[in-house]
Amino acid sequence: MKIVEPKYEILTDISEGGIKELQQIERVARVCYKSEDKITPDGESAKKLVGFLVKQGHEAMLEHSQLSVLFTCDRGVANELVRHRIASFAQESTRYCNYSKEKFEGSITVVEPFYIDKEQNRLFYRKWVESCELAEKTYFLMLMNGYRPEQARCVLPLCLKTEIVVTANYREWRNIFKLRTPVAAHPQMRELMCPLLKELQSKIPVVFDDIYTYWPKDEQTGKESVEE
Ligand SMILES: NC(=O)C1=CN([C@@H]2O[C@H](COP(=O)(O)OP(=O)(O)OC[C@H]3O[C@@H](n4cnc5c(N)ncnc54)[C@H](OP(=O)(O)O)[C@@H]3O)[C@@H](O)[C@H]2O)C=CC1
Ligand SMILES: Nc1nc(=O)c2c([nH]1)NC[C@@H]1CN(c3ccc(C(=O)N[C@@H](CCC(=O)O)C(=O)O)cc3)CN21
Ligand SMILES: O=c1ccn([C@H]2C[C@H](O)[C@@H](COP(=O)(O)O)O2)c(=O)[nH]1
Repeated sequence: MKIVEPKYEILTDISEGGIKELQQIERVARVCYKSEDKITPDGESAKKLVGFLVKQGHEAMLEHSQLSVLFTCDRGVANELVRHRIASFAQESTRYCNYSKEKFEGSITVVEPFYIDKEQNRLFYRKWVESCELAEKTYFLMLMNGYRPEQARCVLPLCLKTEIVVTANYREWRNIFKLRTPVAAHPQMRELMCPLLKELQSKIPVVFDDIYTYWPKDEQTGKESVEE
C-alpha cells in the first residue's frame, strides 16, 4: 500500500505576469463600451479594467477564461469537488482501474490525513494504516476470487487516492474558492484550495485578490499561512 500527500498541478499555461489572461478578458469586456482604444500593450489597462469589473461585481466578463487543475486527493474531497456544477471533470475510475495490475505496482494508494499526527498520535496513525491495509487485502482477495474491480471497490476507503481534473472559468473558480477556503470547509479541501488560491493570486493579477482566508490560523494544519 502506498501512502501519499495530496497535491495539485495547474494544467493550464499561465503567461508571464498573467497579462495575456487579463488581456483576453479586457478584449471581450471592451466590446460592451466600445472602449478598445483604451487598450495598452503592457497590460496595465487590462489590470485596471478587470480590477474594476471584479470590484463592481460584473463577473460575467470573467467567464471568458478557462483554467484546469489536476488534484490528487482522496475520494471524500473529490466527492465535494464534483458538486460544483459549472465545472467540467475527468476522474480516475475505480471501475476501470485494477489496482492489482503492474501499472499500479499491485497496490492501492491512500491519501494521508494531515490531522492524524504521525509522531504525536502514533496510535491512531497506526490504526489508520492498519484499517487501510485490511481494506487493500480484502480488495485483492475479492479480485483473486473473480470479483471485478467495480465490485471489489466496495471495501476501499474514502481516503483512497484519486486524480481529478477540474476545468472551470475564473468566475466559477472564484465561487469555488469562496466556498472551499474558509474554516467551515473540510480541512483536506482547504489543504489544497488555500495554497492553490495563493498561487493563482501570485500568477494572475486582480482576479482573485479580494478572496482571502486565514489559513492555517485556525490550527487545522501547521503549514504555510495566507493572510488578508
Ligand atoms: N454542505 C456544505 O457545507 C457545503 C456544500 N457545498 C455544496 O457544493 C455545491 C456547489 O456549490 P454551488 O455554490 O452550488 O456552486 P456551483 O458551482 O454548482 O454553482 C455556482 C453558481 O451557479 C449558479 N447555478 C449553478 N447551477 C445552477 C442551476 N442549475 N440553476 C440556476 N443557477 C445555477 C448558482 O448561482 P446563484 O447562487 O447566483 O444562484 C450557483 O451558486 C452545492 O451543491 C453545495 O451544496 C458547498 C460548500 C459547503
Ligand atoms: N449589471 C451590470 N452592469 C454593468 O455595467 C455590467 C454588467 N452588469 N456586466 C458586465 C458588463 C461589462 N461592463 C463594462 C464596464 C466598463 C467597460 C469599459 O470599457 N470601461 C472603460 C471606460 C469606458 C469609456 O470609454 O467610457 C474603462 O477603461 O474603464 C467595459 C465593460 C459593465 N458591465
Ligand atoms: O463541505 C461540504 C459538505 C458536503 N458537500 C457535498 C458533497 C456530497 O455530495 C455531500 C456529502 O458530502 P460529505 O463530504 O460526506 O459531507 O455534500 C460538499 O460539497 N461540501
